[in-house]
Amino acid sequence: MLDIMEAVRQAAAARGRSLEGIPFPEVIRLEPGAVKETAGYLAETGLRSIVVVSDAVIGKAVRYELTKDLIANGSRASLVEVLPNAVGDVVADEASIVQVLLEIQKLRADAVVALGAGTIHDIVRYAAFSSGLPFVSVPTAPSVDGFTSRGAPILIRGHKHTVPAIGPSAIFADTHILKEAPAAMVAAGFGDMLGKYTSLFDWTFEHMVTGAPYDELSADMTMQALASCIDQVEAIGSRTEEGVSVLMQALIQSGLAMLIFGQSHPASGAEHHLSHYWEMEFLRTGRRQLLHGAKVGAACAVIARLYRELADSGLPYGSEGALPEELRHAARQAEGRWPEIRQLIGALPEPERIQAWLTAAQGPATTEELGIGPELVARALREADEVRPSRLTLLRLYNSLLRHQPLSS
Ligand SMILES: NC(=O)C1=CN([C@@H]2O[C@H](COP(=O)(O)OP(=O)(O)OC[C@H]3O[C@@H](n4cnc5c(N)ncnc54)[C@H](OP(=O)(O)O)[C@@H]3O)[C@@H](O)[C@H]2O)C=CC1
Ligand SMILES: O=C(CO)COP(=O)(O)O
Repeated sequence: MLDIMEAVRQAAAARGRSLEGIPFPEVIRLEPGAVKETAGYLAETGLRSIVVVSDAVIGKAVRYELTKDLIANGSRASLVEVLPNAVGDVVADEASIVQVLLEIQKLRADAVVALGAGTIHDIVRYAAFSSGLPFVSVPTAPSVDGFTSRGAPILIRGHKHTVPAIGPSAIFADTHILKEAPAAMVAAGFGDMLGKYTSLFDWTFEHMVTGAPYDELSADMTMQALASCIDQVEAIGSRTEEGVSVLMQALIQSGLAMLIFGQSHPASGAEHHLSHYWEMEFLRTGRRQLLHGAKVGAACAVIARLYRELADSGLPYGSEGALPEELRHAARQAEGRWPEIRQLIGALPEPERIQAWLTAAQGPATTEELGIGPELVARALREADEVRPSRLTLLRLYNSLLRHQPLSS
C-alpha cells in the first residue's frame, strides 16, 4: 500500500505547494497489528502518563492488551469509559468532555489515546486540545473521516458546533480490528466518503460566488479518496481486507485534506448540514442516534436530487434585493456564472446512482430505510443551512432566496 504521507508530499510537490507548518501526524500506520505499536511510540516520545479513552462497546480484549502494553513499556495508564446519555448513546457533548478532562487532571496525563470511532475521537481531540496535550488515534471502525482532522464537531446545549481542536500526533489503524467492525459502520464510512460529491461541489460553489478560500490540493486529495472508494465498493461491502484498507486509507486521506485546509470545507457541505440537523432533532426528541456516515450518504442523494432540480429550474430570483449584502452579492455572482454552476451540478452522480452505491456497500440507501420520515427530510431541507450559517452552500443561497420571497396575497 502506498505510504499515505508520501502520496500527500508528492501531490503537494507536483503543485509546488509547501506543507510547512501543517500539523500532520508524525506516524500513520494502517496495517494488521498496528495497535501493538502504540505503547512503544508513546514511550519513545517520552509520554508516560496516558489516559486511554473508549466506551463500553469496544472489545474488552483490545483495551486490556493496550493497557498491558503501556504498563509493560513503563507507562502509567488509566482507562476511561465515556458514559452514555439518558437514551444510551455516547455523544461528544459537554458531559463527555468534562468526564475526560477530569481523568486527565487526576492522572496528570502527558497524552490521551482515543480508542474508538468518530465520537470518542472528537471527545478526545477537544479534551486533549483544552489540556494542551497530544492525542494518539487508535480507530476501531472505518466509519468516519474525522480521525486525522483537527476540527471537533461537538454538541453544546444540543447544538452541533464544529470547534478548532487538534489532529492526532500518531494514528495506529489496525486492519485486524477495523475488519471486525460491524457491517453498518463500514457502510457508514463509505457513506461519509460518498458525501464528498456534494461537499466538493458546495465548496467550489462558495469559492465561485463569494471568493472564499479554496485549496486545490485538499480538493484533489478528497476527490481521489472518493474515487478509490467507488472503485472498490464491492470489496468494501464484502469487508475484505483490501476493501476495508482502501476505505480506511480514503478516510485518513480525507481527514488530512481537512487538516491541510484547516477547516472541513472539502469534506462537509449541505449533505453534512442535513445530517447534523437530523442528529440534533433525534437528540432533542430522545431517539437513539443513527450513524453519521449513514445519514451523510442518504443526505448526499437528497441534495444531489435538489441540486439537479435547481440546475433545470434555476434559482428563485426576485427577492435578492431584500438579502443581506453578502448574500445579495453571492446571488448576483451565481446568476452570472449559472452556466458553469449548472455544468458542475451536471457532473454530480444521479441520486439513484448514489443510492445504488450505498446498497452495494451494504448500507441503507434512502432516508426511509434509515427511519427518517418525509416531514423531517423536508424540514431539514428548509432549515439545515442554519446549522452552519457561515458556509455558503447552494442550499443556503436557495433557502435564503426563498425566505426573502414576498408573501403572496
Ligand atoms: N472530526 C471530524 O472531522 C469528524 C467527526 N465526525 C463525528 O463522528 C461522530 C460519529 O462517529 P461514528 O464513528 O459514526 O460513530 P460513533 O463513534 O458514535 O460510534 C457508534 C458506536 O459504534 C461503536 N463502535 C466503534 N467501533 C466499534 C467496533 N469495532 N465494533 C463494535 N462497535 C464499535 C462505538 O463505540 P466507541 O464509542 O467506543 O467508538 C459506538 O458505540 C459524529 O459525532 C460526527 O460528527 C464525523 C466525521 C468527521
Ligand atoms: O463530518 C465532517 C466531515 O466528514 C465534518 O463536519 P463539520 O464540517 O460539520 O464539522
